[in-house]
Amino acid sequence: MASLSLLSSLHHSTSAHLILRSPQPLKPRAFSTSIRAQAVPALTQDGLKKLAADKAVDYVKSGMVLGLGTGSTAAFVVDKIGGLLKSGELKDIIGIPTSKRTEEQARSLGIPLTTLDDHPLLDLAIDGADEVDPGLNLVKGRGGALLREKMVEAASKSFVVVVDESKLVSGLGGSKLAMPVEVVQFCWKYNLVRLQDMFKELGCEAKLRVNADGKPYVTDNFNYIVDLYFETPIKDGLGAGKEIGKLEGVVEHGLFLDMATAVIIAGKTGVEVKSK
Ligand SMILES: O=C(CO)[C@H](O)[C@H](O)COP(=O)(O)O
Repeated sequence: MASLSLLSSLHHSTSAHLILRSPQPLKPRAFSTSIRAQAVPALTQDGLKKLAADKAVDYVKSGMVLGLGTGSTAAFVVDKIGGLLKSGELKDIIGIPTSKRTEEQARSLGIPLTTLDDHPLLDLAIDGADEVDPGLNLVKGRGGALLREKMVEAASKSFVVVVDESKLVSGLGGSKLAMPVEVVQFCWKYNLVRLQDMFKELGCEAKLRVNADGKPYVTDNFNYIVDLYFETPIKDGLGAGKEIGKLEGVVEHGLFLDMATAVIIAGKTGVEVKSK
């Protein structure tokens, strides 16, 4: 298991981010009691998510500008931050939510909020993920918030990902669950077909995301989502991301490559912090 002290010497390696996000040491404010890798007694999946979330909040310090993720794991993070603000253990936190859902949750907890317009550089973003590969590359966006998540997380000096062990894959797309692509509503079918064709060698099936009533799911940015399902995992994530990004009408994709500073994984044998 990687030691938490590893995080104190973390540096981003992505040159694209260096202009905005200068390397920052990431040191914990506190350690939760269960941070060491002792066995976790029969926790539910939600219990594991909360465990990872609590560990990530150890890295939040008073005065930080914080990216607030979206999804069931990130919701535990937001809850915890709200509680620490209320108790006075944390002060002067200001958050940038990655979705309307998270914005509502943060407001309900009294977490002060701002925007990327007013705070273009964040200290730390914490979010969940749908898949994590051995290189700490991610698939995100099954919760539909990929565009705002990518904008906020790319603008953060550190990005900590919180997952339970079910999210680990040997290659992106390997869970056989959705890899989302946000597309404009205009001629969405045209882009769905182009995306499916692009990955036909990987046995890709593309589907428009729909709500329970069968109507298209609409993102916070008023776009649609085409979900890609792969028979075979993506070998060249960078190449895939570049090719998807070239399609006119594609707004963003759920491949978050070389963005995570650290991934906190809660599993039956304990909590592990992985960093590059
Ligand atoms: O990317 C996301 C939302 O767009 C979520 O972080 C991702 O879907 C994981 O969600 P959960 O913690 O509920 O499993």
